[in-house]
Amino acid sequence: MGSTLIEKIIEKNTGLSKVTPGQIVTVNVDRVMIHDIFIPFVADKFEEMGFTKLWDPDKVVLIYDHLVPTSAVEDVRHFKIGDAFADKYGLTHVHRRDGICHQLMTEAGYAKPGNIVFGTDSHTTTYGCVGCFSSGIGYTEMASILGTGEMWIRVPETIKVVINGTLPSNVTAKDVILRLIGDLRADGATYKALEITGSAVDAMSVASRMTISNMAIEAGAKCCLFRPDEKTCEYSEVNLEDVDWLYGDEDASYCRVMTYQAEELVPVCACPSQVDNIHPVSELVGTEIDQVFIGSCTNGRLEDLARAAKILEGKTVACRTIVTPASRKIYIEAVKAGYMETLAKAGAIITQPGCGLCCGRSGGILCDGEKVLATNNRNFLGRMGTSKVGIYLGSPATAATSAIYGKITIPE
Ligand SMILES: CC(C)[C@H](C(=O)O)[C@@H](O)C(=O)O
Ligand code: SF4
Repeated sequence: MGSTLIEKIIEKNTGLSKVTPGQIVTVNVDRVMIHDIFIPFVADKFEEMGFTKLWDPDKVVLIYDHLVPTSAVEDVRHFKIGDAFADKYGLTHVHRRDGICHQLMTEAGYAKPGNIVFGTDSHTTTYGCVGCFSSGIGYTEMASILGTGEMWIRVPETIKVVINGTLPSNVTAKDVILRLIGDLRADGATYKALEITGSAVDAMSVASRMTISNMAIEAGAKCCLFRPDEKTCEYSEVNLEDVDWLYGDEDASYCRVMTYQAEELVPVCACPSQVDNIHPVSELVGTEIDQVFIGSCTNGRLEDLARAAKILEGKTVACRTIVTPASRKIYIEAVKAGYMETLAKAGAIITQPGCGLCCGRSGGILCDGEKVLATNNRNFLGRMGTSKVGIYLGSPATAATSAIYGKITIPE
């Protein structure tokens, strides 16, 4: 019997000829990502475990993003500890103000097709967009990888998701993943690998696939993989011949297959306050909103800013609108393309790349009774201000169109 994508990656990594779901294996880790929130905990654990050197400093990436720029005095301590750890153990891959960790990991080429990567963040599933097995772990596990370069995992079962056809022009990857989470429910893919395929996926940019793999964790998935194609190779700067071992195996065995016809999908939102509370935008039309947020590791990429700028060109926003590019590189590209000027003229506030609003850490928080339409990945109670803020999650197209009216509106 053939192997699913995740099985292939684990087989190649371990040298085992066939692995099966449920089996416990030890893998060699290709790369790890630690961000500012967890570095103090990782650093403490690492020394508590008695390690005195990193297994491979070149494979460790430290990224400051959640606390950039700082908004509490205590945040600064995280940078000091991170800098001291980097100095002591010879870390060279340290990003102090370049953008959101998950954007940087593939953008800067740290996570490549076929790799196994772990990070101290739940949305580490993101790198599956390039066919990398990536998953979030806690700081104790991270400390142990830093010392050994190894990690145990239980081989996950795979759910195959097939999306064929052509998406309607106002339906984006964000609507696809929201719909999928609504169908799976928040725990429907717990510890399972998602494998996403089909002609609608082939037509998507790597950035769009990233939106999907990013949010897979909201259905509990261990990882979310896309088979690399020419677009992946161009993005990740690898040759197709070097990643074609990830192809084939029509006879692989899946625990579930879900099939969608792209033409039938519609713009949707996740309504307060659960990510699987999915409703078509058409049912929500007219809902008054106080704020729109376009950004995060889910939807702060160039294509998202381009979409928002196209919709807001020559318009004026009717509610507070905040736009955050996912990385410095995207920020610069968006400035060059004129998107930032268009968005600023429409009345949007542009912030520095980083997590910022997405986790309510720096700026853009709301008060009791207010509603926000946001492009990030979580609408949990209290995430963007008080626990009486209603967070609706939608695509950049839905967000930008709704900003014009100050009401939830079907995207253009
Ligand atoms: C702070 C971090 C642990 C958290 C995560 O793991 O997802 C954050 O990035 C988030 O999105 O809520
Ligand atoms: S942008 Fe949001 S979801 Fe992404 S890593 Fe930062 S806080 Fe987490």
